[in-house]
Amino acid sequence: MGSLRLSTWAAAASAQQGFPSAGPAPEWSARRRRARARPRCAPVSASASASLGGGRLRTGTGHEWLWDCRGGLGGGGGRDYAREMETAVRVVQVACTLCQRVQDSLLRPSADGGGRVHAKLDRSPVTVADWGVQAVVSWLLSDSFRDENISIVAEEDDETLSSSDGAALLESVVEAVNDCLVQAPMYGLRSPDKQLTAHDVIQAIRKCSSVGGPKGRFWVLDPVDGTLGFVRGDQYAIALALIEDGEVVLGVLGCPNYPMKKEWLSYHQKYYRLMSNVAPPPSGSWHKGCVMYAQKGCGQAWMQPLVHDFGKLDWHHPREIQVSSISDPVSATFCEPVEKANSSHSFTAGLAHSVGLRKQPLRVYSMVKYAAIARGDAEIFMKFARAGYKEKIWDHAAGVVIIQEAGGVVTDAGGRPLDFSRGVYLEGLDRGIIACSGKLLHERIVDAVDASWNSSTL
Ligand SMILES: Nc1ncnc2c1ncn2[C@@H]1O[C@H](COP(=O)(O)OS(=O)(=O)O)[C@@H](OP(=O)(O)O)[C@H]1O
Ligand SMILES: [Mg+2]
Repeated sequence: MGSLRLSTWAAAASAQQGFPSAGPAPEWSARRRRARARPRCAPVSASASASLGGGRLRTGTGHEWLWDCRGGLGGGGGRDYAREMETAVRVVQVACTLCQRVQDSLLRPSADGGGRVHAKLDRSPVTVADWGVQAVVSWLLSDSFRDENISIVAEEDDETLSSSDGAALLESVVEAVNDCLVQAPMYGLRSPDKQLTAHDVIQAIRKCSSVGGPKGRFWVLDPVDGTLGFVRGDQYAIALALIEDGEVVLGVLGCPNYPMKKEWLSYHQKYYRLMSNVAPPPSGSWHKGCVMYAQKGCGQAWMQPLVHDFGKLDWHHPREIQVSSISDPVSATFCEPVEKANSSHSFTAGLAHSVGLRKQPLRVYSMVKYAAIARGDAEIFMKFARAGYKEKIWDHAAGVVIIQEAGGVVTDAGGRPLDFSRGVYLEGLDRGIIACSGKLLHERIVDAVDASWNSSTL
């Protein structure tokens, strides 16, 4: 089967560039009607928020929290995560700006590329954006939750930066972090009183060294998920989740190159190709990207546009997202990683054939695959890594809760929920990961895996 790749640079134009208006498409209207029938969770207006919860004023740090989910069940336990959710969305929005700048500079041959691309111990790429986002998220979360001793799980590596060879690189990271944090107030967050020093940045990165586990509360961060996509100017995601006692209670996915509407992707791609021949995209000036978020047990998931430059966070008009209603394999689309090394394309092609999937796979970098399922742009996501590879929690936590709350199903290939309670790895994962828009498709894929596993080379 051939592959269809999501946009290289889903670079967008604004409404002035002749985009369709952002008003709800018919399918959105239908979804909104369904959502109104079960109003359990919603961003609320600032004025309404004051009278919620039996007179409970939504005040955090002298701030009215606009996010409200009182109906949370399960791991959410009906707890109020307004403060955490709203902070996490704002933090991810800020982090996206850093990534966009670094990606722009990586793609511009004339720029210094922010120190360009380096190699992690496993030889996968890492850039200023990975360290920069870790420092920014760590600083902003620590500042926003000063009353708690927060823990963050991320692939922390400050060795390269701290080494004698890393001085220039560290300088680029510090500059990127300070340039980014100075904008935090635009997103309703505090910025540091004075610029962070190299030492402060290293300390912030080192804070991301929690190892998770079954008890307590920790944040899980993938600063730049889909690094290959990122360095290639393609899709990537910034993923932040909160885990409590082993359960993912909220997840936020920033997808800077994934536009609010699927149809915009091809338009963006053409537009970008055309424009990039004429002039490189000025940083942050193109309307593109979205942020998705959900709280466990709310039964709803949301999306808002990525804010650029002097735009404003729009808490009052987020869009509810829902998984696709397609259950016929003939019309269903499946997503998988771009790289064969990360997931066996031949095994999934066999599964697709046996289940009756007819469409070309959508090969997309990063957790944008989770975003695509949650939002109904595709129906199935499958990942079957080579034997011995252990999936890490930061590559899945945020995406899983968003798909589940948007109405989808995510399990391992044995049909069991992913276990986020056993440290940085998804220990005990059975063969691979299967995320679907509905139970029917999910059961079919799980059965097909059972039927073909023994004859596979995995
Ligand atoms: N060998 C192997 N097998 C499976 N998975 C691996 C492997 N190596 C790395 N990783 C992890 O996969 C993350 C990237 O997944 P993607 O779905 O984005 O893959 S792809 O780039 O589209 O091929 C990638 O996340 P990032 O490092 O954040 O990009 C890794 O955590
Ligand atoms: Mg990752």
